[in-house]
Amino acid sequence: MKLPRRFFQPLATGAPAPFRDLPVKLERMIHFVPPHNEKVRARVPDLAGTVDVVLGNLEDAVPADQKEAARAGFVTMAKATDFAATGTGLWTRINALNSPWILDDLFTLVAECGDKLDVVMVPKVEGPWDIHYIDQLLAQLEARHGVKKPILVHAILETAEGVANVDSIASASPRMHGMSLGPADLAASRGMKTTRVGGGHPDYRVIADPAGDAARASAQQDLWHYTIARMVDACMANGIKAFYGPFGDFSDSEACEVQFRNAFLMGCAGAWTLHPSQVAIAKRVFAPDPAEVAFAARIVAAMPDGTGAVMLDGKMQDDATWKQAKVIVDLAKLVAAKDPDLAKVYDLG
Ligand SMILES: CC(=O)SCCNC(=O)CCNC(=O)[C@H](O)C(C)(C)COP(=O)(O)OP(=O)(O)OC[C@H]1O[C@@H](n2cnc3c(N)ncnc32)[C@H](O)[C@@H]1OP(=O)(O)O
Ligand SMILES: CC(=O)C(=O)O
Ligand SMILES: [Mg+2]
Repeated sequence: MKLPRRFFQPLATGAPAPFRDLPVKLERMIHFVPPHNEKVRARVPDLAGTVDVVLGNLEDAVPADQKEAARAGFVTMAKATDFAATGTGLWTRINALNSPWILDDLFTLVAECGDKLDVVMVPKVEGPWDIHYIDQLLAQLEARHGVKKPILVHAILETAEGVANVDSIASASPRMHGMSLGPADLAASRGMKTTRVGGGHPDYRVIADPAGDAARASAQQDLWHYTIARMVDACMANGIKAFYGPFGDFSDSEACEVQFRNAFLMGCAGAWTLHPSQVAIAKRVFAPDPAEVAFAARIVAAMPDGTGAVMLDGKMQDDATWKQAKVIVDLAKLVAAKDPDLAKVYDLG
């Protein structure tokens, strides 16, 4: 283990110092763009103002014979738009560490657009050693290309081994931005019997005891609850952010919304959007409910220094509920700063 005092030292001479605290950003959705697809890429300048993060995907879903086109498309896309001006993050998902493409992904992207790249998403992270490797390599590349601010790292939690090591992945480096659940690869890695990309499964249920001839009550359970809970705890314990990943059935917006909302309530900051139809869902879900914001604002106002006990509408409030309220009010302020319509609804002054 690295000595605490060395944790925040740059890993290469000339590389920027790691952030002490993560930049505070609204990241309700990480919108996936296939950079080898010229038609979709052409939509990115307009898209940039409407999503919180644009991610150019180089990994799965890009055919092997188009990996180079995707990489080149990402560079074109990064140079063509001033993402920072619209408050939009620019991320990429690189190929896996054991693939033949990862070195060229990082060498090309940091050289060509390292100063515009906010976050590198790393797939199939198995343990802290994967993060240490990327951390060192990014530092060397940042130093070589004079990159001014550190490029952050986001891990996908999508292997059984990764879940077993989730805490040490979250604490592996000050470069860690957060983590996303990868339900498709994770299902395969665990030997789960589903072909779905995220969401529930109708056969994963509990049933009530038999009671004579009456039909036994039965309810579907959440396949992802355990993993999301572990991911959120690992992330929040280390001051980084947790995200739900993809919801693959674009035709079922209702189920997508329920999956996103469960993740939001459990502590996730956002989710992936793979199709334009999912952007509005993420915007709806990853902003707090106005009635909840109004109640939270009353709690904060009723306990100006955050201590003591008061009653509001018959409900006891104390230091702990003040902290819950603060989570909601702080998020509402972040949303309001970007969304004038919601700013009016929240009315937080
Ligand atoms: C398990 C995992 O790893 S998940 C992450 C990997 N997967 C991805 O990144 C997939 C990202 N999404 C996509 O590539 C596309 O949405 C596809 C290929 C799945 C489907 O694309 P299409 O068949 O074109 O879908 P559809 O016809 O419904 O698209 C409607 C419009 O939205 C556009 N569109 C589709 N996806 C996107 C997107 N991600 N971003 C912006 N625009 C998009 C289409 O180009 C089309 O535009 P048009 O109306 O001008 O023709
Ligand atoms: C998100 C992802 O990569 C997966 O589900 O496998
Ligand atoms: Mg995957």
